[in-house]
Formats: sequence, C-alpha cells, structure tokens
Amino acid sequence: MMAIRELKVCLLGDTGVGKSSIVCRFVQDHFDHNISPTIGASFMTKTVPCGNELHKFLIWDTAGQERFHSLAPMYYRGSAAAVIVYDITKQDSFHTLKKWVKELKEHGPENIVMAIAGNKCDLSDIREVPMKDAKEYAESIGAIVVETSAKNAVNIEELFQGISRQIPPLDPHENGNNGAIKLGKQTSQTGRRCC
Ligand SMILES: Nc1nc2c(ncn2[C@@H]2O[C@H](COP(=O)(O)OP(=O)(O)OP(=O)(O)O)[C@@H](O)[C@H]2O)c(=O)[nH]1
Repeated sequence: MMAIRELKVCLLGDTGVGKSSIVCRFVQDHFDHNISPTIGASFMTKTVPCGNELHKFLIWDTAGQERFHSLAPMYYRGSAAAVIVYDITKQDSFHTLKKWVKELKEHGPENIVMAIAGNKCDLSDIREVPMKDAKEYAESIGAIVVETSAKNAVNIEELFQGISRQIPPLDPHENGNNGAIKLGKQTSQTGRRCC
C-alpha cells in the first residue's frame, strides 16, 4: 500500500493575482472568468502520486485583500509549502510577493518550501515583470519559480509537482504509522469555497 502524506499548502499574494483560479484549475480543472474575491480563506484538497508515495495537498487559499492580511499566519503556520503568487502584468504584485516572502522568513515554519508562481502568463504581451527578475529573485531566496496561466492551464500541475519534489521522501523507520505522516497542521476553515 502506498503511504499517504498530508501536506498543508497555503497560497499567498496580492488580491486579483489569480490564487483561487490556480487552485480551481489544479483541483477541478476549471477556470471562471467571473470568480469573486476570496473572503477569509477557502480550503480544497487534491491527492497526487509522487514516487512511491501519495501526496494529499491540503490547500488553503487565502484572501489577498489587505483587510484579511492579519489572518494569514493561521494558514502559513504549520504549512509544508507556500505558493506565493504574483501577476506578471502587475509590477506592484511582485513587490507584494517580496513582502510575503519576508513575512514567511520571519514568522513562517523554518523549512517551508516556497514556490513562486508568476500567473497570467497568457497575457505576456502586457507583461510588466520580466521572467529574469523572478528567476533571479527566486534563486536568491531558494524558491521554486514557474510562470503559470490558470486560464490556459499552463504549468499548474508542474507547480505542485515542483513542490512535491522538494518534500524529502519518507523514512519508513521514523514513524510507526505504515509510513503515512502529516506534514503541516490543518487549521479551522473560514470563508467560502473558491469556486
Ligand atoms: N488572463 C488571465 N486571467 C486570470 C488568470 N488567473 C486568474 N485570472 C483572472 O484574474 C481575476 C482574479 O482572479 P482570482 O483567482 O479571484 O484572484 P485571487 O488572487 O484569488 O484574488 P483574491 O481572492 O482577492 O485574493 C479573475 O478575473 C480571474 O478570472 C490567468 O491565468 N489569466
């Protein structure tokens, strides 16, 4: 039997960058042009194979609006990974991403895997953030980086596969639970579903 590992993952980033859309594309393979802003946070799960294990992502999609900022620690606390999203057509959103990284480094879990997603790459004709800037920044902080389009389903699976690859394989001798462990803790749910 394959071991199932539960991985708490949170999404952080400015309002409107496409966090909920990325989650909807990953979990439901669906895109909604008229998706409304997240209130509080929403929760979804998806299980994917990774080598000899199954990774069950417990995904907390946080609200990007400033008024919800103080809730974020509930979602990144105990997370195995954070997906920090910016919009390639908005330089400001890249600036906000850097603020999230700083907060995670100061207050987040010590070994949290950081994955940067430059979303809306289908709009590269109106791009404001060069891929090179994102790559250099990601390298400087030891994060994964990928440009995504939730709209066109570009690099969404790859984003989560990248996270899976950063999670060290289970040592079966380290726990007595048939190899199944939890990485990150689940917290109580607030807000609405994302789609
Ligand atoms: N062109 C394009 N539009 C996108 C993409 N992803 C999301 N959008 C649009 O961007 C807008 C915001 O998307 P959301 O997923 O609600 O953004 P969010 O980051 O979750 O926003 P908050 O919930 O306020 O934090 C919506 O109109 C989406 O349809 C994408 O990959 N390409």
